[in-house]
Amino acid sequence: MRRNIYLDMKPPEEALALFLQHLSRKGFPGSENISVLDAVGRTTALPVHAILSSPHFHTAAMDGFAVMAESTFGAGPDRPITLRIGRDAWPVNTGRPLPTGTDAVIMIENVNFVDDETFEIEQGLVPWRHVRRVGEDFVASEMIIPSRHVVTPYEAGALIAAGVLSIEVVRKPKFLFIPTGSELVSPEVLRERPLEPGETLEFNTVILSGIVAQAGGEPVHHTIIPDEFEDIKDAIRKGVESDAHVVVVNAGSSAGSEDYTAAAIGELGEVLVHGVAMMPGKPTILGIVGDKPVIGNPGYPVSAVLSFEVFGLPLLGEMLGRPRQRRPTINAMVARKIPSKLGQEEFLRMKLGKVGDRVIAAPLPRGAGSITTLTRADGILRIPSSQEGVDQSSLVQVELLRNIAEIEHTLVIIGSHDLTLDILADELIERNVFLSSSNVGSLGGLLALKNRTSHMATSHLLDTETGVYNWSYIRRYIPDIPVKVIHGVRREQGFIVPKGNPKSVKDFHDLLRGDVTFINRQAGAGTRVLLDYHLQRLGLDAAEIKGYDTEEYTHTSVAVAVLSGVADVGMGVLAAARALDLDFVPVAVEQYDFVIPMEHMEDEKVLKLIDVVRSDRFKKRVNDLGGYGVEKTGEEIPAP
Ligand SMILES: Nc1nc2c(c(=O)[nH]1)N[C@H]1C(S)=C(S)[C@@H](COP(=O)(O)OP(=O)(O)OC[C@H]3O[C@@H](n4cnc5c(N)ncnc54)[C@H](O)[C@@H]3O)O[C@H]1N2
Ligand code: MOO
Repeated sequence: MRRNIYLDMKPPEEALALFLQHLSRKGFPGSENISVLDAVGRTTALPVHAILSSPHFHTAAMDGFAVMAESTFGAGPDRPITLRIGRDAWPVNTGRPLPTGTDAVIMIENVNFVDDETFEIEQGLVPWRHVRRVGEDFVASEMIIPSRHVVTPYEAGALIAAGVLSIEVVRKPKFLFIPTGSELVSPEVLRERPLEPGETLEFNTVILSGIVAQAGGEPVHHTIIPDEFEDIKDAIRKGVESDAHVVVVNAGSSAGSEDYTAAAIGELGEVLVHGVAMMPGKPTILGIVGDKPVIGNPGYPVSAVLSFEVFGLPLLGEMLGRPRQRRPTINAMVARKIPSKLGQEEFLRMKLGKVGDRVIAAPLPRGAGSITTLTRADGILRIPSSQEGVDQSSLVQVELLRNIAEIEHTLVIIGSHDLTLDILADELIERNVFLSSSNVGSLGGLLALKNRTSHMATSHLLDTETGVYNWSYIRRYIPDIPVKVIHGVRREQGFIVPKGNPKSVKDFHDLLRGDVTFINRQAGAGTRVLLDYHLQRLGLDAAEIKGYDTEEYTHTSVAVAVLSGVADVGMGVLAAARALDLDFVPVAVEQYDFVIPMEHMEDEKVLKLIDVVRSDRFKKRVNDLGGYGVEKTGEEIPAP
């Protein structure tokens, strides 16, 4: 009955403008008086003026002797002037008041003692030399910080220096977060028992609360509300009646049979917007109940975050009276073509890295349910709704989520995926290098070298005629790029099967059985080459394998497909099987290497990587994963 179908998708900017227009100042937070000691990060409600001048007395700026400048006039190297302590000069230390009647300080280094009571100087002083005069920094009544300004640690210090002990700030806007969803359970449950199938840990609230706290608001958590219309409506009503300034209902925003948020807001007040032309974040709801704004966030974590950043943060800024915050941007070149839907602004999470003198941006997966697309992202690329994507190598502006220095210290690996890359990343951090790895398969890695979008490729491409890894592909696909090949690891490839191997898959022949569904790797993946090699060697026809055309991009996603029952078997490394507690039938040992263009061989980040790969600690950690051989790890493999 209450199922909502939203058709009217407004552009995000228009939706936000409409929302802000409808806000009532009556629902805004007032101000409060707080100690300057607690003021960092708070927003001033009024301008703050100095009560004292600084300094508030004439102060010696150097250690030495206070004098009347006049008494030093005319001194020179061949015309020294003699001064007597206690009559013409008085000892002072930096920060101490100048004795009455003096107006300059001679630095102790510049006096030549004649005896205990007299000294000579060879240089005259102008009045106020080495003196910090009253009010030099600021004078009483001067404005130290304006209103609507976020107090920095520097300013808190300046305020104290100005004799200001407390200031009037805007009260923190209180955001009440109401998580809804019958499938959700509080993380605390994990302390008591394991999760049941169908239960989802509630974690959007912790993210949104953190964002609000960082931006100067006060988050409040509501307990989880099941998908019951009356319960949700009741929680919103109570929230609006509470001292919260904003109510945020998380999830239930879309078109599902239990998505009640919009209807509940509509019955209590007015829904201004339901559906915005952005992705993720499309089903966002913006409404007003009484004097209070109510936001209905989409449930998917990434959608919830991006929607909140586009609508919740500007609202918070408006309540604090702050100008709109924008993230710094960086110009980058996109590593590959990115399609995007016309009519929707798309927010892509990007990996960034500096290769040579260009910043390269590669998109992370788009799934709005995968929170790691945000944790791994270095930046966000917004593709405007008027654009059908961006072409490979085009220049774009990326909003930064990390600082530029970190991005400049990022080593970019594009190629084949292996779990040892995680160990590599962990070891590199200690050497102040961040690792960005994109999994596009071995061949994709070589092509990235050709496009100069990475520092190195990871590859395990077997030449089925010679048994030699990588070199024949390097010669064929990147003949013009001189490279070195550094051996990574030997690893066991095998069949990843469910626990107990219910279909008893033992060898390649079993893949052709009618009761077996396979999950493949993408064309160009080394694992796929290995599979094809063995099929060909045994005279088996790939067309007879059910699922041969279903592709995944990493060992882990192959393992996930097996775990979830999508497939009975896939090919991958032992570590991927182990990670998900699946069984493994070894079928081959292969070689996984780093292909590094000569032009990057002197790059400090590359040298550090080689250093890690050759270290005993790295080899031990890899060995502990199981299924790997590290006898020749780190050795250079010359071209045959
Ligand atoms: N038929 C259609 N279905 C969907 C559409 C659509 O247009 N037509 N839109 C999709 C889009 S886009 C999004 S985004 C989601 C939004 O759905 P809801 O806001 O209704 O959210 P739920 O379905 O309740 O949850 C989605 C997903 O997120 C998980 N979730 C929810 N809250 C939390 C939380 N607090 N912490 C962690 N995870 C949470 C929830 O368990 C679901 O897995 O709708 C699509 N569907
Ligand atoms: O808006 Mo949904 O967020 O596109 O995934």
